[in-house]
Amino acid sequence: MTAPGIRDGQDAEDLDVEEVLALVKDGNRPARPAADVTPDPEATHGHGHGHGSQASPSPEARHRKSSATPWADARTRAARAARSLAVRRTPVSVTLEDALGLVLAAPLTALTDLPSFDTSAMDGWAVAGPGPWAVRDEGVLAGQDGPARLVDGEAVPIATGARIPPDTTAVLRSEHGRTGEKGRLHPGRDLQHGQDIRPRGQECRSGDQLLPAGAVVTPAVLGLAAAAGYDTLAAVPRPRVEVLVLGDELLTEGRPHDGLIRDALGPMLPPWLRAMGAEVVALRRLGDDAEALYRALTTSAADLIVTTGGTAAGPVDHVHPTLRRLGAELLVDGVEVRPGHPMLLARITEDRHLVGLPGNPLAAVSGLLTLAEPLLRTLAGRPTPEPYTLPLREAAQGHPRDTRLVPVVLRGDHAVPLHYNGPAMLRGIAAADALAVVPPGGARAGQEAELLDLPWAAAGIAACFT
Ligand SMILES: Nc1nc2c(c(=O)[nH]1)N[C@H]1C(S)=C(S)[C@@H](COP(=O)(O)OP(=O)(O)OC[C@H]3O[C@@H](n4cnc5c(N)ncnc54)[C@H](O)[C@@H]3O)O[C@H]1N2
Ligand code: MOO
Repeated sequence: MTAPGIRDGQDAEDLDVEEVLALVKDGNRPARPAADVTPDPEATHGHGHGHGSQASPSPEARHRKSSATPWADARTRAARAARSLAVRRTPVSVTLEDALGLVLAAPLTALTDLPSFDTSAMDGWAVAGPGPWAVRDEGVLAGQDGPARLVDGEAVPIATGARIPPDTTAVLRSEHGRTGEKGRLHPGRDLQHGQDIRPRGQECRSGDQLLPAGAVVTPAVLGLAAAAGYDTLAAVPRPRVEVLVLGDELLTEGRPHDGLIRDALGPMLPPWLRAMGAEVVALRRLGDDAEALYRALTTSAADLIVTTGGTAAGPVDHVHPTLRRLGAELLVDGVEVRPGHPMLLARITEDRHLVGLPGNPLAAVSGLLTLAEPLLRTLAGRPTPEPYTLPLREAAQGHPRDTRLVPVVLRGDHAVPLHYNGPAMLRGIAAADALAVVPPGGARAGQEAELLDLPWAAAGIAACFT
């Protein structure tokens, strides 16, 4: 726990967490006298690079705090921003292979009856009338066309999936028949009329709607579509996303050295965005170059540009000034969430948005799930997931005023908060199954918390990235 007043020289983000711990342990008392606790949470949080508790935020920072959006509203706003665009997107025709994970743009209507002919459900004999039966020599296999008509008292060996000969009354399973004198076939038990015959159209008739528009194409849907006669599907196209990684301090290989650090977001965001249904058209590292950022934003053809870093008010934080220069409309400018509160959402042109993720890696994850996910989900036509909660196995510290997103693992019917959940840390999220939504003030052990699933946790890594 860090006592107020001894914070000079400490990392601003860590102080944030420490302070929150102190507040929670002290029963959510304000950190300092009310006169000092302005409506601007940051004013008490030592944000910025190394300044103390008395430092006043820049005019820009102050402006952003007052406009910060509550966490749940920010998600709604991000989804709404894409809604009018989503209905105007032209469906694409894709092969079944390429359709996995997309959303059907039109109902899946059967192109055939299923089964498309009367089919044997078992290996055995197709029989006509009551037994015993005279057995034909040549059997019927799956894939063969037009078996000859049976007459009463006749049987023919038949395989599962083979066409039923006309006038067959039932199929006798191989384990239920025995061959008697003169090679005649006797039933081992009573046979119902129609037994073990799958009649044509049992599952659907040609023209029946099998799935509505808006259904997500899962592996099972691919199987159904193939069975129903489809080679291609009409689907909502993947939203196109361009990722712009900002920061001169970033290395793309080797170990950190001389004040330089590894870019953790370049490797992380594209596959995460793909798991959210996006097509990542480019990943570009632009350094801290305002002109390069301006050029990138004016020339991009993506539906969504995701930037990382540069969202705050430091000397090389170019995102806000560049958006102003472009005349972009800020739809969300700061969110009441930790980590990640400087995240933003802007409309650059009528059909192009930008999500600005803060540079701290867990703050970037928070922005990804808070703003990019609802926007991409809406553009991709995916359904809104049903919110769900689990009780927390241990208490989770909260921020006094903001929502917190805390990495958790799911154990039995509980969510267990993980350590190493500071804004600059990925150690917790890398081990997590989900993020718990911790309300302002924190959550007790046993309290239900809403969970945001990580796309790979339930489905397995291969299922969501291929
Ligand atoms: N005056 C203020 N200063 C800061 C505020 C504020 O509100 N007012 N907010 C703080 C918070 S909270 C965060 S989060 C950061 C957000 O900063 P930026 O989005 O401008 O990001 P940077 O300053 O560029 O980077 C922050 C931090 O993250 C590291 N980083 C950046 N990119 C990457 C990457 N691709 N991989 C790994 N690490 C990355 C960067 O080196 C910095 O350490 O601002 C606070 N300041
Ligand atoms: O500290 Mo910041 O909360 O990483 O967004």
